[in-house]
Amino acid sequence: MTNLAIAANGLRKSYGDKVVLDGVDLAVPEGTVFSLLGPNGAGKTTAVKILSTLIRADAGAIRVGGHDLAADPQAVRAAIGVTGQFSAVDGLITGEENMLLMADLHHLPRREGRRTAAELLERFGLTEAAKKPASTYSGGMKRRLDIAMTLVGGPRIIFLDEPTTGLDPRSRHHMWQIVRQLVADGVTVFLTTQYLDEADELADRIAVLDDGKIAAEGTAEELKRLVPGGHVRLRFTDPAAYQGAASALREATLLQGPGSARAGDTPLDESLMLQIPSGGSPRELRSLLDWLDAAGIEAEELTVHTPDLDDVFFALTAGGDVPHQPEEAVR
Ligand SMILES: Nc1ncnc2c1ncn2[C@@H]1O[C@H](COP(=O)(O)OP(=O)(O)OP(=O)(O)O)[C@@H](O)[C@H]1O
Repeated sequence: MTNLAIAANGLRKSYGDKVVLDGVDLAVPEGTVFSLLGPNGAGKTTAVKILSTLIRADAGAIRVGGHDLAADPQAVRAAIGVTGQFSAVDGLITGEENMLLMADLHHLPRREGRRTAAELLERFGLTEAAKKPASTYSGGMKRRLDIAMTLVGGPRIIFLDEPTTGLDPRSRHHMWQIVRQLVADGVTVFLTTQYLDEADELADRIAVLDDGKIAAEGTAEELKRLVPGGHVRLRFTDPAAYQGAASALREATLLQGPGSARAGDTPLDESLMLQIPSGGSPRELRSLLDWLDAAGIEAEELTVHTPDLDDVFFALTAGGDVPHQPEEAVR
């Protein structure tokens, strides 16, 4: 059996009456990327704060880096690094000074501290900017400096709380490379993100947190298999054509059995879109097009949609009902 870098059982946390984590179990094997996904306010940051000893859970057994978090938080702290929404970067001093400060905090001898700082600044493309105040850094540079500072202590487990929120596409990809490199070096990464493509791209396993509980957990592929197959979207510009198509599809649904045709969720309705389940193969598309033709349905645009993590996310988290749209929703 692989060793677990993080193991949590029955994690609970409430703020007053509000239950934020309601019995969460997590198991993160060493040397892997685990992504915790959830809508805003789902409790991702709370989970990170608990696992990284910043706040206490109300209940639950937690082991991080092989140490019992309640019994030995110091040992956990020594094994982990945390970066994210609560950045440690001090803007008033230079990138290099920030790094040296971390080296001091970790009690590295002066010479070793300088060497480690220089190596990490180089590795994160910050050598040129090293002597400039961190306040002059771009968002991407600040995040890189933040991670570099976290690595000074040589943590085996890193918590990255929404590491790419607000970054431009190039900086996001740079951050992804950094995460891959960390894992290649044997580090375990616990990543929270709002971006499903990020979890899809990086994570070995993904857990979807909703309403205080893990709604689903697995590889990206496993999660995608949880939601119904792909669909074809038809977009209309003429409301009358849209209505006609919707009722024809509803009739066909009745003929074909429940759930075989459905409209999209409310925003799709507003944008005059209809969704029809389809695997997207040429054969299926051809027969769909023939059927639309025979029914006299003229859509403005047809797009083929294969299930992705967005579908999983909307299906599993509160308010998301795309895959389970009742037939009556076809208007
Ligand atoms: N110190 C606190 N006191 C009271 N409520 C809190 C506190 N910290 C967080 N909460 C509440 O707990 C819930 C979960 O917050 P948390 O920050 O963990 O969510 P999140 O999933 O990280 O969300 P986001 O993606 O928006 O950062 C929210 O409803 C939040 O308002």
